[in-house]
Amino acid sequence: MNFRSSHRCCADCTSPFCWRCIGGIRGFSDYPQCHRLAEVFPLISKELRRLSTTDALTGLYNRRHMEYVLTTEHSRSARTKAPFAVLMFDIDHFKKFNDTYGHEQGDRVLQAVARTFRDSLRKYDTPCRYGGEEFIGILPQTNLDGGMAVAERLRCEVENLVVDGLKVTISIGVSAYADTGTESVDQLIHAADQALYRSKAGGRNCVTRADSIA
Ligand SMILES: Nc1nc2c(ncn2[C@@H]2O[C@H](COP(=O)(O)OP(=O)(O)OP(=O)(O)O)[C@@H](O)[C@H]2O)c(=O)[nH]1
Repeated sequence: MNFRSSHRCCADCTSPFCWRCIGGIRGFSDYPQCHRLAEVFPLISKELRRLSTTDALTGLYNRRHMEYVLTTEHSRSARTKAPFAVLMFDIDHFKKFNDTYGHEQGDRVLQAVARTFRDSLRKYDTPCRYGGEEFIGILPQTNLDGGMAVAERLRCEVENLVVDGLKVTISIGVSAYADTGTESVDQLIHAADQALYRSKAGGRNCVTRADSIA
């Protein structure tokens, strides 16, 4: 364990794991020179966890974390029989924001919608970016009616959103464990996706519940 044992960054340093030895890491450059790695390690560990679970553009949870939470909630609900809801939404005609105003404007729209999404959920819900302009919310202890209420509130909030003078709307599909045909995680996602598709086909800027689809 004698890591660069000859190194001493200052007279007080006795640690073989001196912070100065490892040369610094971006974002931690202000950290005092003579702190032991053990003190910095929790900060690095926390930052690595944040980076591996969040989407860089929106700050929402990423798809990997979404899959972890879905599996966890599914196991919990299978055991306790408590419901949980999944809402999936997609920004309407998003391509036009990119094509008409540029990709950076498209990114700003994504960020604004993501902020509204995160702020509209409870602390123990999980807002995720599923990919592109598709998002998923995982709502523990929530049945289909509860999920519909959250989705409708979110739809209204986004409808009232103005991003750099531009109006935005979203289409949403909602499913819940364990309504008929939604016993597995894949079925839950598929049901929410089908409901979202129905919202698109029905004219957009609306919410569809999975159990309304024949
Ligand atoms: N700016 C930006 N655009 C993205 C990102 N990810 C995906 N897109 C764009 O999102 C657009 C998705 O467009 P479509 O799938 O055709 O759907 P839409 O225009 O939203 O139309 P509907 O969903 O049918 O209402 C494509 O132009 C992608 O290039 C991103 O991170 N940033």
